[in-house]
Amino acid sequence: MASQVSSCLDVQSVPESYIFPPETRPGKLTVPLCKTNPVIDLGKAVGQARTDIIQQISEACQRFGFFQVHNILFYSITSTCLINLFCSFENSLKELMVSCKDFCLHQTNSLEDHIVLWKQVINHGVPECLIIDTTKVFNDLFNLPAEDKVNVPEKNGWFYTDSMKFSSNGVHLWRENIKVPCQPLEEECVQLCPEKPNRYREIVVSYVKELRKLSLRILELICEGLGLEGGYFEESSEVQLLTANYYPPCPDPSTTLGLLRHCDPSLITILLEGDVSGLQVFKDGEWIGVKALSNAFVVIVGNQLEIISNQKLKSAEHRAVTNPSEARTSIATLINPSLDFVVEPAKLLVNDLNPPLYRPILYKEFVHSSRAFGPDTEAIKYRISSEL
Ligand SMILES: O=C(O)CCC(=O)C(=O)O
Ligand SMILES: [Fe+2]
Repeated sequence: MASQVSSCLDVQSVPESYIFPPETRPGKLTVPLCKTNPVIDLGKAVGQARTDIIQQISEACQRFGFFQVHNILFYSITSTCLINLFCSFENSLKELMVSCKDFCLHQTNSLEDHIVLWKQVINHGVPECLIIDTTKVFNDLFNLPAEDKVNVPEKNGWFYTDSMKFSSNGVHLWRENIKVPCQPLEEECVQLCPEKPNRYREIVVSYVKELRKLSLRILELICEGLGLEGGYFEESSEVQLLTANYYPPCPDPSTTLGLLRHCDPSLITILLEGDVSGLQVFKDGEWIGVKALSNAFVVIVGNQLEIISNQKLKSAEHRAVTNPSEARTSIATLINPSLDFVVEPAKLLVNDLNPPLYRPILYKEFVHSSRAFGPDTEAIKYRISSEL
């Protein structure tokens, strides 16, 4: 069952109002893909080896800004300020066996047992089935009839925007979007969940909790990597916002965009790219594609981390392109400061040689002036404000 909004994009040719001018449209359909470098083992980020891992992460973040983790392994990737976290254990069993051969050689249990063990002990912790369920729930939501998705900011804890409402200088984006402020999770947000699909509440709440744990873990590693005291990001990571995008297939991806070039307004963003590629990052003057891997996360350094790190880490410019054959769903978790948090370069990272590159700014001012949360920025601000 296709939604009404999707069916308005179910067309043989791209309507004029969706065609971007030549200077901003993607143009060529194939762009170079990021290439992986070996290997940082996240599983070793404990005990004495932790320092080593943190150093590898920092280095990759500064030089390339981009890592992947494949369940137990971090791979650094050439790109700017993204960290890719891959978690599909079963999907890459062969690769895993090679990577883990030392471990397996010295164990007596079957590989099956090791998988469970590694998953529980050193995996990033988001169960694969939860990733699959969450993607399905958002697909089902986007495929509901339009009347079930009506945006009523005063009433809903979620904010839906169809492709008709999105426009940039008069050109529409090829996507639908839902934004879900996730805190306080147990109160407002849960009460105001969409009623359909049936399992939305249960699944999204679990996903939000898992992503919180994962984000804090990654932030802690980044924090140590920057040389800041443990827990430094606690206050600047209070507000979690989930934003899910649905990009229907498009008859001419060369002229349309799912999402304009932008940097995220967050501290970090953890993006579930899904199985269909479409994310591109601007690096060294060209767009490069980030290949989608099943159950993989891409971690994007947001504007706030760039500020706090005094540009030691740089927020990556990225965009989403469409494709002619498959619908694509991506789910981003933005970890943000609370609205009253003053964002500024960490004192420890500023000295005579490294003067502050940014002036302090209240996060709510940043949000207001950049319209960080899109057309519903004001309503979302209200929903996440501490006055609730
Ligand atoms: O869909 C994508 O791959 C990108 C999504 C994104 O950049 C965002 O939601 O901020
Ligand atoms: Fe983004």
